[in-house]
Amino acid sequence: MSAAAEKISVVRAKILRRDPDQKEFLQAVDEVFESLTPVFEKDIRYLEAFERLVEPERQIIFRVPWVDDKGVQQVNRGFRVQMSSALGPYKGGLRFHPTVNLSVVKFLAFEQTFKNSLTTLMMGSGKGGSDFNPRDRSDNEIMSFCQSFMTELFRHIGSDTDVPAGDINVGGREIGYLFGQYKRLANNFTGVLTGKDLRWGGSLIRPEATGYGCVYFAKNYLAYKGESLEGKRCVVSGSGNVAQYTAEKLLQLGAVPITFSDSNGYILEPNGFTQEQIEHVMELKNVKRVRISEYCAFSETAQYFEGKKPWEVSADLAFPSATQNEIDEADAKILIANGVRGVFEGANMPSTNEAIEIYKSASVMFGPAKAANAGGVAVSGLEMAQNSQRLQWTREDVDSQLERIMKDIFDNSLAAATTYNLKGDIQAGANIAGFLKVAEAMIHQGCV
Ligand SMILES: NC(=O)C1=CN([C@@H]2O[C@H](COP(=O)(O)OP(=O)(O)OC[C@H]3O[C@@H](n4cnc5c(N)ncnc54)[C@H](O)[C@@H]3O)[C@@H](O)[C@H]2O)C=CC1
Ligand SMILES: O=C(O)CCC(=O)C(=O)O
Repeated sequence: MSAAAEKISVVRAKILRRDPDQKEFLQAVDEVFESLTPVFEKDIRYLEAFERLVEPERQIIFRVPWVDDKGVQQVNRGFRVQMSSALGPYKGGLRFHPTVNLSVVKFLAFEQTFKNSLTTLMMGSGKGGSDFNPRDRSDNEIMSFCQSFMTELFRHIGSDTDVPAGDINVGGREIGYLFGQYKRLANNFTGVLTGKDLRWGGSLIRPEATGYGCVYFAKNYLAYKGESLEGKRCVVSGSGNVAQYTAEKLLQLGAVPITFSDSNGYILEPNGFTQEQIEHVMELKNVKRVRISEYCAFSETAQYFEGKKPWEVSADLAFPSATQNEIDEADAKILIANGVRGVFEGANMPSTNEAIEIYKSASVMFGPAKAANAGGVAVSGLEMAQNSQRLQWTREDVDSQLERIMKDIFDNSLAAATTYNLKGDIQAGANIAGFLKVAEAMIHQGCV
């Protein structure tokens, strides 16, 4: 074994040993490590940068006490992992879900590092959240929880320090409550969060950006293969922010979105959702906040499959847009057997590493999350720019910048794959392109 190969294997073992219980984090690191090996072999300083990068700059864990509507005390755990500030202020969303723990927040913050770098904007990376479950909580309880969460978080964030945003179960309502409490504590009206309401500092297109961006990414990938979205039947999982706007943009570009899901099951519109039907899904999920099965009362053609995932439906393309590890090896085999030739990840790490291997062996077009879902944080970066200017750009301006950024991400990932002789492997290319920018900055900035 060469000296470089030996050092690479020592560093890999050290990382895997350090947090053996953090399975999601180790899964994410393992996936990236594999594709960065040729980069480490070229210059060992990149391996040293990576060894530092996997150790978050700061991890904050805090108590979130609050009182529910019955007057009963509740206590949750809050997290903010500030992963890397090599390229700018820490940036990344907040997730409120009972499955949130340090491993989940760390994997999301780690992924965010490469994604934010790929956007070409100057943003570091972070992620946060809580194990709070908002299901069946009143509006007043959500506000109390958000205020308590921000009462601790506010001392760690700032418009030039750390700028959180939304993620699962953190949308416009929660960002409003979090912002209100920040402003009250800091006595400062500043762009400390993104995903704000349009009337007080938000950006046009931010709600749409992750879903629209994922479809723009797919469009670029298909064009590279001499194909288009026209007429392609698409299975979409989830029914939240990312899923909704993925379906809307697919429809606008001539594709046929046919499913939505939640953790209880999926709905199928065999002829594809119309704009009116997508708007009904939005009403059910964003306003009424009910299960996706309720949709069937609205449509005579829809079918609901309890306890099932949409991967069993025959389709051309898949857009997993719910949560991590929602496609395992068996699901990946089913997808391919059902005709799927492209998988574009709207969610973060929705495919297990074994599923990715199956896509690769079947030569499926694969848009990895770090690249394909970067549109959300990219428009967050544009929201920060607008806040600094005290201006609001037009819908057309933001949308065309989003479209250009998604094309650049595809092109840069492909270029990195070509440089490293990886035969159009966009997954490895995205990891390499995202990493190199961060690693160069870390090398320039010294051992910090
Ligand atoms: N909101 C954003 O801008 C971005 C979100 N993402 C990722 O996209 C994914 C979805 O996030 P959002 O749409 O923002 O959240 P959301 O809270 O708006 O929607 C989440 C959806 O996923 C469904 N879901 C959750 N767990 C599930 C499970 N086990 N099986 C099936 N469905 C499940 C929920 O029912 C809900 O419909 C997450 O992985 C998130 O990290 C990635 C980039 C940016
Ligand atoms: O808009 C942001 O800052 C973060 C979005 C996010 O959490 C993600 O890209 O996973």
